Amino acid sequence: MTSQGQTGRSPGGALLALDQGTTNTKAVLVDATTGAVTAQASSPTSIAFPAPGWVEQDAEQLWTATLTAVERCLEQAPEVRVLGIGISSQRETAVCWSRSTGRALGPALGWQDARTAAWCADLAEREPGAAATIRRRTGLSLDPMFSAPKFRAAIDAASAAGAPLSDIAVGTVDAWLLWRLTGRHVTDLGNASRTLLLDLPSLRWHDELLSLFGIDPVHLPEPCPSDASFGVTTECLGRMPAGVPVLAVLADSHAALYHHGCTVPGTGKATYGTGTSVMSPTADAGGAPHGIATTVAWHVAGRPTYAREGNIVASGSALDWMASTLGVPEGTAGGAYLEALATGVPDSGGACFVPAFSGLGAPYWDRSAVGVLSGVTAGTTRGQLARAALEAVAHQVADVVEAMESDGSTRIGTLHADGGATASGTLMQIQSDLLGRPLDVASSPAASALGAARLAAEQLGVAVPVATPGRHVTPHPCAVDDRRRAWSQAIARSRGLPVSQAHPANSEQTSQQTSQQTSEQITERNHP
Ligand SMILES: O=P(O)(O)OC[C@H](O)CO
Repeated sequence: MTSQGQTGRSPGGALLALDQGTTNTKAVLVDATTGAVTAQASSPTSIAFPAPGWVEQDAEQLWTATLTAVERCLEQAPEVRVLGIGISSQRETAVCWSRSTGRALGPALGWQDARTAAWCADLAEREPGAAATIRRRTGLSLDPMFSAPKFRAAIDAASAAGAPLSDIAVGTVDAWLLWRLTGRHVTDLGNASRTLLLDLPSLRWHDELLSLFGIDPVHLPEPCPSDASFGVTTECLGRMPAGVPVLAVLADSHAALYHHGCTVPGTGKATYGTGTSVMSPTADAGGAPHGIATTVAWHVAGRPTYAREGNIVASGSALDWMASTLGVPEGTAGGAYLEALATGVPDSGGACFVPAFSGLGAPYWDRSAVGVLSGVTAGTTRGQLARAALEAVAHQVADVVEAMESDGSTRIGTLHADGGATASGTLMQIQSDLLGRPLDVASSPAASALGAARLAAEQLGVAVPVATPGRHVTPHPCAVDDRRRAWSQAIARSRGLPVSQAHPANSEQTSQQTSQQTSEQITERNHP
């Protein structure tokens, strides 16, 4: 949404967009007549790593941070009338709560949480066809990142702690917020498609999937279109009276796609956050190339839009790691420090950094991969290492885009970019060079919230123009083959493979080879 204004009916008042993310909740107020952002605020959320591979958030805090962000936002516009709410939220994270008390039962299991890796491995072992069935029905891989194994673990834990089964509700973060806002146990189809339980063609929880994960559907929310009537707020929330309708719900990455106006095949975006999500709408619900997921982007005006997606596990976190390892001076932001170092050198001097902190996500899906810093010599400088970190992010995105387009059925013309790391002009230029295509970089850091606001506005008859990009980046003519080759070799080292098997196209073969190894490598085996 931009300051350009809207077309169509002008209802007056404002839309409140919420973006509940991993590190904070944002609240953005958008004028329903002009389409302009009139106020915004955020409130941080904490994250805990209580054991290796475990990532937890306090579900109650996800809610209170949302209330705080709303209050901070509305106090900037005390007279405003909120006409409706749009929600975008972090995906896959599993929340478990009591229907009778409305309180969380245990911590939220974060999307990065991999505690169920062994459980997933065991499922693949016990049911040899399970991974293929899951991939065929859901478009996803059997991986602990997704919600179903976390739901299973949360229900077991709540039940073991004494909660009656009939009282236990689970859902992704959108469902949790909707429960607290409206008292309804519902979820949007985009979020539902990240659980491993939604059958993509029928858009319903599927018995075969429920039975694989041992989940009784009685615990689950009802999947709804993204523009459904999600209910109205049941209580006064600070300055906001009760009775405000929730008009739109989208998963965060999907909301950013909507904000960019990427609604048809051939368009696409990358959201550079802790990890990076590359998404592009696709004409059908199946057939994505190896290592790439198919997901419901949204269900609007009575029909679903599907998208291909590749999730990169470490991008912003890789930049943070490199910045703190190089020693960020006090008072300087890590990103700005890396940028200043990297702009001082023309290239990485042969250094390659593969940030496989907890394995590699798309398109490799190899949880056994390890972090690698290669090509380092006695002459390697801080600037070159900073550059290698930025290149690592751009190479991973290029790997995903290449995999997404590998069957020849789609080609993204201009890649839209949003998220914190887009502040790096060096990264954006490297990205454009490696892909050999232009980038449109979002002007707002709140692309997901604005996507939810846009869909909510449309429910009021307000057609909001697509966001105007802040920057257009065009590729420099340069030789990228050597850089891509060096990166592929570093990936092979990270995966413990001969460098000849470095390219993602070889993943199928390598997954079979590595599948005979340790149980930690089971997630690789699970990606058909
Ligand atoms: O909270 P974010 O912005 O890091 O997004 C998390 C993603 O939705 C996980 O799939």
